[in-house]
Amino acid sequence: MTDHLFRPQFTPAIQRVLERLYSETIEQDPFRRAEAQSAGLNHDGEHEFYPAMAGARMPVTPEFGALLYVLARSSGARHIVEFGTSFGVSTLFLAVALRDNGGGRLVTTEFVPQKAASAAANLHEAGLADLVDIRIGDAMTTLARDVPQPIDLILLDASKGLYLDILRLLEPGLRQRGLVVSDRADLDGGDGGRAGAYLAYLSNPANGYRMASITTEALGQNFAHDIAVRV
Ligand SMILES: C[S@@+](CC[C@H](N)C(=O)[O-])C[C@H]1O[C@@H](n2cnc3c(N)ncnc32)[C@H](O)[C@@H]1O
Repeated sequence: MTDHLFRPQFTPAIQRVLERLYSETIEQDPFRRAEAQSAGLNHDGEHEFYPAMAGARMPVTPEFGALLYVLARSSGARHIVEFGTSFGVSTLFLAVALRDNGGGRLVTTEFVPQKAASAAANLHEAGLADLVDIRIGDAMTTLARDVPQPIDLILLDASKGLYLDILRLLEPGLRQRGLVVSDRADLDGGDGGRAGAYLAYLSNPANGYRMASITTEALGQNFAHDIAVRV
């Protein structure tokens, strides 16, 4: 079912978990989105959107996931921090990169406990659980302590309105030539334009980053991604 979306490049166990999660996304997310929309919640920029989508997979696109793997491999990442675990698809792509880099630590965070538990089970099934520390709670609290340093790669894939705050929280530990990667920062609908402020911050050379913006496509939708390197 997901052959057209995802080119196999990992071990059979990892491949199996990714394929299952993408298949479940195709089957289940449209219903979750319809439920959220009927409650007046339309996209990730809106307050209360994520609680309404508590059962939804919401993974990174397969192409962006593969890119995350390549970015983490090519930067030799050993320490990764992720905002937004959900069921753990991006976490899987990043954890396998750590494994292939010779080991490391990935701290990720999720405020829906059932999602965090599912992500933990998925990582266990893929044989990657030993590399990942899943913290349950709001990212501004869970990522405020004991993150592995120096940070090689930060992935922001959750509430758009917090992207700049989370970046500023983690920035002191981010190494030179470390990467800041984010998903869908273009969606800043109900959050007062804070994701816009995040993009403006990264694109101002005075703040010490150089950025590339790309789009991937899945299931007929476009997804924006921004990738910045600290210089
Ligand atoms: C788009 S999904 C993440 C998808 C995941 N990266 C993947 O590829 O499977 C965003 C997740 O972040 C969680 N989240 C949103 N805001 C959060 C916050 N402030 N603290 C912790 N988790 C949050 C949501 O519950 C949701 O599961």
